Amino acid sequence: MNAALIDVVKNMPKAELHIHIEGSLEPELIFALAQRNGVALSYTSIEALRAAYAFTDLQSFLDIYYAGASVLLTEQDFYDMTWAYLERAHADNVLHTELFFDPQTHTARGVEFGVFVSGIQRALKDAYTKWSMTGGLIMCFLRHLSEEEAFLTLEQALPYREHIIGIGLDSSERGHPPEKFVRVFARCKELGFHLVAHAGEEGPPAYIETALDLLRVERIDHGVRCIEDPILMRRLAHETMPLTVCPLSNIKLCVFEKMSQHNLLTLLDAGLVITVNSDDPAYFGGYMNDNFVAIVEALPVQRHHAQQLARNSFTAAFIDTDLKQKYLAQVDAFFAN
Ligand SMILES: Nc1ncnc2[nH]cnc12
Ligand SMILES: [Zn+2]
Repeated sequence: MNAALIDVVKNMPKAELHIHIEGSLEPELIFALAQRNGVALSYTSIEALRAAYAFTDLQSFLDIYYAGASVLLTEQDFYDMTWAYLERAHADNVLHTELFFDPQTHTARGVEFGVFVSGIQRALKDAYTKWSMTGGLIMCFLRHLSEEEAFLTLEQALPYREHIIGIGLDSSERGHPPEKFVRVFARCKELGFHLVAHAGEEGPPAYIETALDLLRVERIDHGVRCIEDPILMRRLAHETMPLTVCPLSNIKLCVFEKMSQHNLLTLLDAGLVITVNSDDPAYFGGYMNDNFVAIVEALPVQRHHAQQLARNSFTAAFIDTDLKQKYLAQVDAFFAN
């Protein structure tokens, strides 16, 4: 075990670009909120809930993840969930974070758009005041629902657009290709949102291509199956298209059998803009630094890889040039010592 490198990856400044805020809901908070709101859960204890986190694929996780989110009802619930994540991120030296949220999971239960945007946004504002941590919100459409429902969600979001930096696409990937959402993504682009999409997590490399060509995304979330298509891999490197990779998630959801088989270092060495992220940390066994420690322990990561991963996280962030330069200088100063 490389103790010195583990210290480096823990302490280096970093950004997180792939975190579903509903996936940061820890079992303890699920139970506390269920009690606060009088919501019935189908698990009798925190331990029983945690024991159910034995996933076989993406769908087996999503079923539990959507059930967990059902305890979120009030603005304060969303604040508490987001604040708990931000405290963990701050402890992991995350200086900037871009949070995914799934509005349809909440509006379908009668929770109003303003309730969750306000709770999440208030926590981000407090993190900025307290630690100068910067952040933004990326609204995801659920791809197992229709494009018409995505359009409706976009309409509901427009009064809050100053709080939303980008649009994403998540949920069940197989059978729901990017082409299902071409029109709504085109509209989001016209409206000036940044665009990202989950692709090539469980779905084939062709979904990565259509996310690029038809949705015109600026980052690919996951994207690890690009390795099956060498031409696509070269394209991603050539276009400096960031991939927000989530190592612990990929193991928990059986994308790779074990961490020593993960391809992120191969992709990084091939020149792709790889970043490391936690995805749904409460469900997958760890936050940012847990992900970095896991890859250092299982893969031949070297110090220059760590620096590249830290730099990539800021290069790929949706922030203005001055802030980007400031953060990149902090990374380089950290590695100069
Ligand atoms: N890893 C993941 N893939 C797709 N949709 C998600 N929603 C939350 N986590 C997800
Ligand atoms: Zn994700």
